[in-house]
Amino acid sequence: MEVSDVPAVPEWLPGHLDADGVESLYPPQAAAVEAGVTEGESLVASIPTASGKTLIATLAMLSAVKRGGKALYIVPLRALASEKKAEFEQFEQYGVDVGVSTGNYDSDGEWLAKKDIIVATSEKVDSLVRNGAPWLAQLDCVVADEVHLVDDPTRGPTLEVTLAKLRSRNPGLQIVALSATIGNAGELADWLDAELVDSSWRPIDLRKGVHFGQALHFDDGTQEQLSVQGNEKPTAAIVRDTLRDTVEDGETVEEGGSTLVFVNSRRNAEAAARRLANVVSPELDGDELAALADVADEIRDVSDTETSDDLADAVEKGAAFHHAGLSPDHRELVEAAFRDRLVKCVCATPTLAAGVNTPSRRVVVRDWRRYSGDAGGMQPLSVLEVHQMMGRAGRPGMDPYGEALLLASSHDELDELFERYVWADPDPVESKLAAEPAMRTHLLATVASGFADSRETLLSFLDGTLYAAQTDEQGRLERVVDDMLAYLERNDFIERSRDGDTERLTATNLGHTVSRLYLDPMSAATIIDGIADADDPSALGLYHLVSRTPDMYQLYLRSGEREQYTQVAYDHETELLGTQPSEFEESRFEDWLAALKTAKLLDDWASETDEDRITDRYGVGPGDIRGKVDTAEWLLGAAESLAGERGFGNVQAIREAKKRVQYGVRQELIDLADVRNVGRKRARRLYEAGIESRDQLRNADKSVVLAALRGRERTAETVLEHAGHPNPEMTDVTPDPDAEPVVATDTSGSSESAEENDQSSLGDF
Ligand SMILES: Nc1ncnc2c1ncn2[C@@H]1O[C@H](COP(=O)(O)OP(=O)(O)OP(=O)(O)O)[C@@H](O)[C@H]1O
Repeated sequence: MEVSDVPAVPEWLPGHLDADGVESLYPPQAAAVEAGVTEGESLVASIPTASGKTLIATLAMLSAVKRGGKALYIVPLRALASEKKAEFEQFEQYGVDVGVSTGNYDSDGEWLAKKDIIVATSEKVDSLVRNGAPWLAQLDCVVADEVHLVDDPTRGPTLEVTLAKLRSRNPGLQIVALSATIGNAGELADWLDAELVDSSWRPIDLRKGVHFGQALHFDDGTQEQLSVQGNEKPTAAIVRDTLRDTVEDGETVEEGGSTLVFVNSRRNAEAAARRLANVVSPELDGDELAALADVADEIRDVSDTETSDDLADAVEKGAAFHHAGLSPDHRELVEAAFRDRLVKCVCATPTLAAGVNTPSRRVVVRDWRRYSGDAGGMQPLSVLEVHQMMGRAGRPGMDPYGEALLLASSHDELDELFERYVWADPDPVESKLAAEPAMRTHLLATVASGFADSRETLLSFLDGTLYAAQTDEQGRLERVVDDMLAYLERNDFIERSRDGDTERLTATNLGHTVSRLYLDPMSAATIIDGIADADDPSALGLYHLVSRTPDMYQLYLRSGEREQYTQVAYDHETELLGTQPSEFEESRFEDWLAALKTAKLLDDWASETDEDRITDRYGVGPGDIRGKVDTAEWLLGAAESLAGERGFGNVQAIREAKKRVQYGVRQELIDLADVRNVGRKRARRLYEAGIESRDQLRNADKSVVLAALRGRERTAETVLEHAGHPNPEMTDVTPDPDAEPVVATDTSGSSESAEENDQSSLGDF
């Protein structure tokens, strides 16, 4: 189908797409148009990675905008929100206004009411629903990207409930759900009353196979010898082979073929990148090495940590690692250098497979098992995950086809990998809504935001979820709902009253606050229990308390650390809040100590300890510190609201602990660091120059400020202006690119499930 034949889209769109190299639609895109996606029909598109799902969404959203409507694009990762916004901003020249919603969970994002297309994570949309954002009622089209993630135990229920709420509020709403190839796309389409496009078409062929011995065994029955023979490890041999020019059907494949290697832990990603850098570097020419040296310099500039240096060292030689412990700037630099074909090999944890656009000539899935504490030991990855990784192979327009390989070390394993992954049908996705943490959170939110006011209306709301569509066992849902309602009532989040024959459910003030703050009710109960009798809590005590909640992803204790943190617990016994589990309750005590380790990390950060010392001490990456800090800031802000709500006298102490973690400063610097554009390092310099508070800054001599800020004229003016200085001689207040970042409180970008293993493919959501 030609782009100009697509009905109901803006007149300017065919010309725009044509100029962008899109003349005709890919077959699944054409099928989506035929199914009515540009005419308001709901659609589930279950198609492989990189086969043009975004254009399907774009066609739907722009046709809604043409009809005078408003569209919402729900992304699974915060990093993707900015990527998608940047992508849709190309339409602003035609008057389409695009906004991205991140930031605080307790606002209704009023300014978004004016936007035509809004991009947000599912957590953010859920919080907007809870905060009663009025503009949600004006939505015409909602796109759910990576909808197969409803299957994810931690985040899936939020996406599922959010879609159900948006649909229940706005019955005519068009839902466009984009999914990887899954086993039960029809079931999703039934749930959403949507048309279905279920296709395995790809713009570039994908050969899947297994490496064994010196040969690649492919799914079409063929075998290929690697050009490099010898004693090299399989991954090294494949990377070297990919780098060499090859001739396919008489046509030379573009030089510098790239390889994406998926491994199961951060440490493995770093170690593999180090080793493979030595394979790649001899193949590079002078220009490439010079360009890579520039990228390495940029990486070193991002932060002063060992991770930053290690990454730069690998990048200098043409390889890189990529995992959720990297800071967003590191990740962007690696992804860009890989797309520009400067970096030839990236060793990644599965986070990179989740939607980031990094095609590569070959993909190697080196590890197909991953450590899982819960399930006990090494567990195989799901078919969906492995297929998502494999789908990254093949750069359209550059390679004749992509190749994706697993590695076998024996004949038996060769057969097993073919059975388990290469030939395997995609998995079906299953709702995880019946899990307790999800239920208690979403039930409270559903009652608090007025979607249901009785047990019956709650059950009937839940009837619109995928869980209800998938389960035959109505009794189980009712049981979980009853248990959770009892929990919510016991903790004073909801109350029951009689209205004639009907029992009414209402959220208490506390329940409303908890729902608006976007807290798991259990986190709120833990926090209230901890702060209720704490007249003057210490920062460490508060960091430990919030680290114990289910909303904080804790660090794990490593061997030997149990003794170490038991000692820390004794040393700080009087500061720790709430009830301490007995040392004989093995796993509860271990969790409690792990929370103490997390609290110590936060306390170090809030005592101005250098980032690289923290990464060293706790075995984490700079991205983890940022993640923990963001989450702690959010939870302490919530604790502050809860203390206010309950009339406790410790609001000020909580606020100070929050500010200290927010800026990473000692008590005495809070006031200064709080001035916009100051932050951690500058506050320290100002303090050392004798300016100790915002007041003093307001009246300070500009020359002293300038000297403390190392002569940075523009920064000084901005800082003075924000401190309320009567005469800052403002000339330009554009934010200083050198400024330390202000921590945002949208934690959807911050959660990290494991220290050593990126346990879910989400990593950074
Ligand atoms: N009809 C088309 N003609 C030419 N190029 C296209 C067409 N549709 C999409 N593309 C290009 O194909 C590439 C992959 O598309 P896109 O990123 O939309 O895939 P996707 O299915 O969303 O991938 P993912 O699985 O990563 O979400 C993009 O560079 C896009 O510009």
